Amino acid sequence: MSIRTLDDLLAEGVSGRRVLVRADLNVPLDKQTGAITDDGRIRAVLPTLGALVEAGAKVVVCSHLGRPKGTPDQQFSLRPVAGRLGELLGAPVHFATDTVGDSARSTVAGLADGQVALLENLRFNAGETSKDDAERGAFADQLAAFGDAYVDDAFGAVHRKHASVYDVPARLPHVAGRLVLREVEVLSTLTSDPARPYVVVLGGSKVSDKLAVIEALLPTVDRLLIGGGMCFTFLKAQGLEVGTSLLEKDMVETCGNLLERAAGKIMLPVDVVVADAFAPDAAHDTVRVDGIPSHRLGLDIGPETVAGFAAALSQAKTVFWNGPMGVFEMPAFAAGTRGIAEAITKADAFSVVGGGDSAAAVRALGLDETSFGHISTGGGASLEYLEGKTLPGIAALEN
Ligand SMILES: Nc1ncnc2c1ncn2[C@@H]1O[C@H](COP(=O)(O)OP(=O)(O)O)[C@@H](O)[C@H]1O
Ligand SMILES: O=C(OP(=O)(O)O)[C@H](O)COP(=O)(O)O
Repeated sequence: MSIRTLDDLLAEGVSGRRVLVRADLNVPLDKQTGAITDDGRIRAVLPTLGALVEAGAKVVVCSHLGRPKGTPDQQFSLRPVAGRLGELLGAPVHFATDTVGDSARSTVAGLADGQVALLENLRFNAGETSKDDAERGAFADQLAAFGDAYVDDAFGAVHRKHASVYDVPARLPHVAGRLVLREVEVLSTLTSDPARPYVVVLGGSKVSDKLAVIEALLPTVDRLLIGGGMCFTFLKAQGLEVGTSLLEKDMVETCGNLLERAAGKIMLPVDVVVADAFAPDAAHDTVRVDGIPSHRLGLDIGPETVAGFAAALSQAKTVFWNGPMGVFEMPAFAAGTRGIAEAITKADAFSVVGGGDSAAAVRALGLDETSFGHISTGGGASLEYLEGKTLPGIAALEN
């Protein structure tokens, strides 16, 4: 693999050059206030941005936030991120109120050496995520016009074949940023020869994305512990009633097949916390998984499940964890995630936590980040990397 790096670009000299940086600034926002609840992903790109600023580049940062549908939707605006990024860099960040329109053009044109601009959410434009090569390419042309060189530091998005990740590097001299390099370096140790037992813990809410990777991971792992919103499709496949819990109906059969083939490796919850509604103050109880009432939904794994998962984790020598075990943002449903996180830190294992929300959970629960081997900024991206898939963003850097 031959990927040019930020250091190669810096060695060429970037003073006065416009450098387009694809970052993953998809940070969690408070649903009520819109405030950033965890700035880990912003901090993670500071080494790359700081080096470019120091070298006198005109730095043009672009990112997605959330999943808007190809048109502007202010709840997904990157404006608050520009403010926080400016605070962390110690210099104002010039915010463009569109991505490739008049505001972006004038903001980029007005940058002085060593200044930073942030473009509005890439996904306000249908071209960013389009499956049509020409539509994506046309958007990539507009983005590429803002840079003389391109840096990919969006590890959390390298698994997406999106214009800013896949098509822009084909149009500009391109390098990998510091974050992308570090993530690949650590994750490659898990694919080469992980110390065993190798235990993978999966949860979270992006069920359909993650179910697809389980199949590929199964042959390489010794144990797969499944909680979070993910577990209900498996419980359903076992013929259990899951009430109004998160359920991927189309995948029930697939989950059933996975359970048949890998019953010995997969551990599912034995008890869950069910609530009347998806709300912090909803009435809730712990029930056995064969006793989920039809009108209630599971929002966390129960204490007996935590104990069982913790026992499996105590044996592990390598752990990869992606996806919270419950809706940890609400204190009533945070115990499962906390219990599993603590069990991972207690294990005598090399542990990697992957995913924006999983990393945010570690910080929100006040756990010591340094007691994990590595906290990755990408959930889906790290899973697909571990799966051995060619990641579009990495492939684009190799070309
Ligand atoms: N049982 C559940 N039902 C609904 N949502 C859940 C459940 N368990 C966890 N979640 C939610 O999953 C989200 C994180 O999912 P995901 O994006 O897949 O993780 P990551 O970003 O770490 O890859 C969190 O916001 C959490 O509230
Ligand atoms: O949050 C992200 O991924 P993750 O939840 O798998 O860590 C990335 O920003 C990618 O976002 P996407 O899954 O909407 O493409």
